[in-house]
Amino acid sequence: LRWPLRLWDKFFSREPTVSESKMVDEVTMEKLNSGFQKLQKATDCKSLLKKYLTKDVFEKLKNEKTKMGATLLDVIQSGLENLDSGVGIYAPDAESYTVFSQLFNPVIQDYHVGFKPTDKHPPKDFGDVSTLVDLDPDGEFVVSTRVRCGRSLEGYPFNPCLTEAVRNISVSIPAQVSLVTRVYSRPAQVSLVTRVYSRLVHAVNNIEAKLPFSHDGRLGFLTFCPTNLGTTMRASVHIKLPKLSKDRKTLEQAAAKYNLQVRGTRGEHTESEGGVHDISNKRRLGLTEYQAVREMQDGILELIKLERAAE
Ligand SMILES: Nc1ncnc2c1ncn2[C@@H]1O[C@H](COP(=O)(O)OP(=O)(O)OP(=O)(O)O)[C@@H](O)[C@H]1O
Repeated sequence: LRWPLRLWDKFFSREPTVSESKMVDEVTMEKLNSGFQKLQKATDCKSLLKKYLTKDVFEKLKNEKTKMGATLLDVIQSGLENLDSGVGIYAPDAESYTVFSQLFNPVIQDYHVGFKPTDKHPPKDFGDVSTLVDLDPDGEFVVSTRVRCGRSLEGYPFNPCLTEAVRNISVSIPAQVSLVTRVYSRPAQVSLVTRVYSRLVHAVNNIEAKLPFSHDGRLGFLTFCPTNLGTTMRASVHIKLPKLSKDRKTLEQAAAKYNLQVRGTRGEHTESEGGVHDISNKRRLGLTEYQAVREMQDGILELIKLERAAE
């Protein structure tokens, strides 16, 4: 874990605003007020932060603070700096999902396709991995498959409020467990999806037996990013669909029917290279791990059918 924590530290961490006081200090309040005005003026900003941080919600939350000292500024500062963000909010700690729920809940409901504040994430269930099928037995479309999920250490702040103490945590993980599943370039005898997913299941079960992770009765596994809650699982293929992807909008619309999300070859906010797109399940919350990977599998099978039928 040291290496990813250092990377996060390099790019995203800052001096923590944690203070002993339960009051939000004046400097933070000034930054909050000016940040909110900036957001109001940014008429071309399309983030979920902009959509759901109404004046009413802002007024209700601007004085709130979690036990670890996180404020609304910690939640929204990334979205204020990066007005082109799709989401624009991050949780500085587990309690933020409750303390700032008036902002997080509508963002979560919007992103995870209707997961309401009264809904509860189901218990973890990886299902029967052997029931997954080969998406593309002849290797015409799928270039590679990846399944990833995220976990946060219980009891520590999340990325926006990482401190020196957290950075210095070192954990020992058994050598046979890799934190990120390897990508297989072509299917072997068993389904491609099955092999990659099985490795993830094995890794997660091993790591969870060694370390306590942040988990919530309603939201499942917690990470700092509200798009990665519940299963936190993103199962993706790198795929070439030349006819469907003649224009990206058409591909996105076709994918959205199956709750799939389209990204460029190098991930979020990138373009396709050589006609390769990254297509994955969009929902990660409100369904089991098995259902999430099936959502990707079944949707991709439909897209391949559409590609074959296209002129
Ligand atoms: N099916 C795949 N095969 C090979 N590489 C992949 C596949 N899917 C994603 N990747 C690679 O994984 C990297 C990370 O992707 P990206 O940053 O979009 O999302 P992520 O790590 O899943 O996290 P998040 O969704 O939180 O942004 C990129 O370099 C991308 O090319």
